[in-house]
Amino acid sequence: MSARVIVGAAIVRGDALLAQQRAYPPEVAGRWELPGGRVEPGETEPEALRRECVEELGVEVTVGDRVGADVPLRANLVLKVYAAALADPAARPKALEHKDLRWITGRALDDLRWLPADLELLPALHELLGR
Ligand SMILES: Nc1nc2c([nH]c(=O)n2[C@H]2C[C@H](O)[C@@H](COP(=O)(O)OP(=O)(O)OP(=O)(O)O)O2)c(=O)[nH]1
Repeated sequence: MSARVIVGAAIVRGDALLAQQRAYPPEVAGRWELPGGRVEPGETEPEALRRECVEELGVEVTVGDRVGADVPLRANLVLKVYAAALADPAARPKALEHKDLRWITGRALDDLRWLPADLELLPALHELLGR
């Protein structure tokens, strides 16, 4: 059986990346991640990302190219990240399901307490931000 997919959105505006802080479950509350979630049956990966960004942030996004390699999460589960942008650059994402949201620039990316899988993506995220 092929692995179930979690998609993550690397939403960039100017020189900043949008990160969000998990509120639950307790084991990972306080850790930072990219917006996203499970791809549901019948959905494409970009469709899942657009749906998750509406659910989690209340904004529409346009989905671009893949960022970094697939990151295995656990048996039969893999994280795939895509570059994304706010469809309306003036829109203000809201933390509808998370504790906090932050636009992060440059080296500050390295200072967040990311989920372990996301740490593997930091080089690719820096490259996406152009530094
Ligand atoms: N969204 C997201 N999930 C991530 C990232 N890194 C990472 O390890 N994960 C893991 C955490 C969770 O085990 C899983 C995604 O869970 P989720 O709770 O966001 O997904 P979902 O909204 O579809 O949740 P569910 O109700 O179906 O469980 O992927 C990331 O950057 N973004």
